[in-house]
Amino acid sequence: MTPLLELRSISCGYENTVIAGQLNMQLQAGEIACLLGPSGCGKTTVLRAVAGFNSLLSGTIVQNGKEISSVGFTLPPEQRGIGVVFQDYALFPHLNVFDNIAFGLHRRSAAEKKLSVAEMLKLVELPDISNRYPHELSGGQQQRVALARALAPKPKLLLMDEPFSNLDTDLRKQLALEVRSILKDQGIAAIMVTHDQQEAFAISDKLGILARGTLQQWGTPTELYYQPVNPLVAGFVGKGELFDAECLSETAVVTELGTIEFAEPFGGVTGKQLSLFIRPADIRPSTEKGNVMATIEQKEFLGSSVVYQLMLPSGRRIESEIFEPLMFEVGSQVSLHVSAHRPIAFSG
Ligand SMILES: Nc1ncnc2c1ncn2[C@@H]1O[C@H](COP(=O)(O)OP(=O)(O)OP(=O)(O)O)[C@@H](O)[C@H]1O
Repeated sequence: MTPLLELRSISCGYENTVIAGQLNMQLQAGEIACLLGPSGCGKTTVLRAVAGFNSLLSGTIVQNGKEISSVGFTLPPEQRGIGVVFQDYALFPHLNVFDNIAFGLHRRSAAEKKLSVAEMLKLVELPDISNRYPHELSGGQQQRVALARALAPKPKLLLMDEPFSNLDTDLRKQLALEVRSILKDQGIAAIMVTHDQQEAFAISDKLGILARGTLQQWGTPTELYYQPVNPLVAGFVGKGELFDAECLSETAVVTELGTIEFAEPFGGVTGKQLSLFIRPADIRPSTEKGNVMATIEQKEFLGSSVVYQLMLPSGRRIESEIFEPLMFEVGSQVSLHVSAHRPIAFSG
């Protein structure tokens, strides 16, 4: 199937300075993707290149099999049929909600505009506000109107740059899920830039980690979480720490946390050194006998889980998170058990 959007080894940046290089990815029709990465890594720059606001330094961008950007050629944004909800694309303050949403519908008749604006306001669940001005709306309502404005021309692809960044956590989450269901209902593909890993997991079919000047990995959220290609990706999609390990067999390693037996071979070769990425939820403190002891230094009750700060005999501090009301007191000695399904191992 021809992808809706393809980035083929693109590099983008400003005045010949590459900010993000050698990016490759494909987005199918109707798929929702998130770009996640540290501040300043170039997420907005990549999105602007896809929208057609910035030109490419190398590579090509292909939309439905047709080249829309290459070195020396940038199809203008208005000819791409791509919707954008960018931070610097705020609502026009002097236009009311109706005119803001109708803005991108210039070639339509007055009757068509009226119908379309009403449909969009119903979609974003704000049916009665078409005469209001942006300053008369809450932050969440403004975000919804911005979304309605971008969706009104019925794009096949929507680009969103931190669309919920000025909302509080609860509203962000709610709006992110609502946007996902609107996009899925309408069959619209999207790429959203976010800082928030949970938001990215909640909304996306595909996830890309942009860091250190390139796209480190592009895949489903579960692929990135369980099969990260490197420790950088592993650490970006959830907490965890690297431990030096030596393979004892095809299914066992020894680490500072003791011997860990895996249910299935994981590609290890006896005697080989590797790094194992272990997440806090896979480390379980216990009063049962175990091969490594640790001291509980701190505990944090989070409601659905408890996070313990543990000190190992070497003096290294690690975290354990358990999802049951199993309470240990600060200062107590516990044994550690590492759950052994899905090892995340890196060689070298
Ligand atoms: N118009 C510009 N001219 C020159 N450099 C720019 C321009 N816009 C952004 N940059 C630089 O490009 C780099 C990437 O910026 P960009 O906004 O793409 O990052 P980002 O990942 O979206 O960051 P954030 O998460 O903080 O929004 C930064 O170092 C920034 O200073």
